[in-house]
Amino acid sequence: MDANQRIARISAHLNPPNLDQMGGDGSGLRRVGCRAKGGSPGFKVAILGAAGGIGQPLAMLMKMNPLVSVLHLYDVANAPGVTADISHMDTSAVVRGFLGQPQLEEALTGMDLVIIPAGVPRKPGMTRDDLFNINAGIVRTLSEAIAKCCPKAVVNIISNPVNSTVPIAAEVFKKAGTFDPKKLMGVTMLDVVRANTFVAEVMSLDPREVDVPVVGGHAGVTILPLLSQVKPPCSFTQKEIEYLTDRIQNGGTEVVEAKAGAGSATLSMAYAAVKFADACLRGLRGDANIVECAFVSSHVTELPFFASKVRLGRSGIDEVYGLGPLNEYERIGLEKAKKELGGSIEKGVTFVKK
Ligand SMILES: NC(=O)C1=CN([C@@H]2O[C@H](COP(=O)(O)OP(=O)(O)OC[C@H]3O[C@@H](n4cnc5c(N)ncnc54)[C@H](O)[C@@H]3O)[C@@H](O)[C@H]2O)C=CC1
Ligand SMILES: O=C([O-])CC(=O)C(=O)O
Repeated sequence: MDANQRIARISAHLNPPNLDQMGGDGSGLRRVGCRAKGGSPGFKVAILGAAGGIGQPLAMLMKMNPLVSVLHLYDVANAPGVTADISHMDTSAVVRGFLGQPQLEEALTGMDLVIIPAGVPRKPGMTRDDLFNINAGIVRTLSEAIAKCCPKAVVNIISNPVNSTVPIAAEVFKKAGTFDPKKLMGVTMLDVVRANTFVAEVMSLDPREVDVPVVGGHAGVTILPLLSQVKPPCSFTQKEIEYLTDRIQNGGTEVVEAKAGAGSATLSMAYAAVKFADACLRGLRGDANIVECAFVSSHVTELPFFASKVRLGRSGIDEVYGLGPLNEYERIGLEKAKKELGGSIEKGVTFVKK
C-alpha cells in the first residue's frame, strides 16, 4: 500500500459514516467515530451523561476495558470534544459520540450495557433527594429511550437519588412492557469501595483484601454497612463500629463539602462505576461467581427495591442474596434504613404513575 492509499484509508475512518454531521440540533457539530483495526469482539456499552464529572473519567476507563468493543458517549453538551479526545486512546474499543436528544436513539441501539451518570450533582447543604426534581425527569426520558431502543440491555443507574431513580426506571420499563428485574441495577459500589477503604485504614489492612457488604440504599441512613460480615473477619470495638458506620454513610457528603460547591464525588465514582460495569460484563460473558452489591428489585425485605449482594451472570442478575445474620446494631440500622427507603421508592414510583 503506498502513502496515498494509507492516507485514503485513514480518512475513510474520519469521513462518513464514521464522522457524521451532528444533524438534529442544527449545531453543525460532528460525530466522531474511529474504528480501531483488530477491535476485539466484545460488548457494546453506552454512557449517558458522558461529558460530565463522572462521565469523562468513566468513559476513559471503559475505553481501557478489553471487554468493550464499542463505546457510545452520549450527552446533551460537549459530547463531540470528549469523544474526539477519548477516541485517540490506543485501545481497541470503537468510540462514537452522540449529542442531544435527536441522537439519543442512535446512541442506544444495539447496546448490551447502558451506564447512566446523567444529572445534576449536590452542593453543600443539599441532600440527594434535593436532586429529585431535576434528575427524575432526566432518568425518565433516558429510560423511555432505553425501553424503545435496547430493551434487553443491562442498565446501571448512577444518577441520584438512586433510591428513587431506580424505581423510576423500573416504572418506565413496566409501562413499556419491557421491565426485566434482572437487568436493572442502581450503582451502590462507591459505598462498598469507601467501606473497604475506611475499614482497611482502621485495621491496617490492604484495602484490596477487604470486602464489606453494604446493603439498603444509597443515601444517609439507608446506607447500611454490615461490619459483622467483613472479610477477612475483623473484630471492631463499638467506637470503631460507630465511627465506620457514620463515615461510610456520610462519605458522599464528605466529598461534597471538601469540593465546596464544585460538585460531588466524580473520580472515585468513575472507579466504582467501572468496577461494577466490568463485573456486569464478566457476568454477561459467563464468568462464574461474580458477586457485588447493588440496589435492585428484591424480595430480601418487604420493600420492592433493596441493595444487597447479587450474583451477576449471562442474563444480568442471576441471584439476589439475603442479608445473612445481623447483630443488634445492624438490626436497628436496618429498621431506620427501611423507613427512609420506603418513602424514596414510593416517591419514584408515584413520579411515573402520576
Ligand atoms: N450512585 C452514586 O454512588 C453516585 C452518584 N452520583 C450522581 O451522579 C450524577 C452525575 O454527577 P456528575 O457527573 O458529578 O455531574 P455533572 O454535572 O458533572 O455531569 C452530569 C452530566 O450529565 C449531563 N446531562 C444532563 N442532562 C442530561 C440528559 N438529559 N441526558 C444526558 N446527559 C445529561 C450534563 O450535560 C453533564 O455532562 C449526579 O446525579 C450525582 O449525584 C455522584 C456520585 C456517586
Ligand atoms: O454524595 C453525593 O451527592 C454523590 C454520591 O452519591 C456519593 O458520593 O456517594
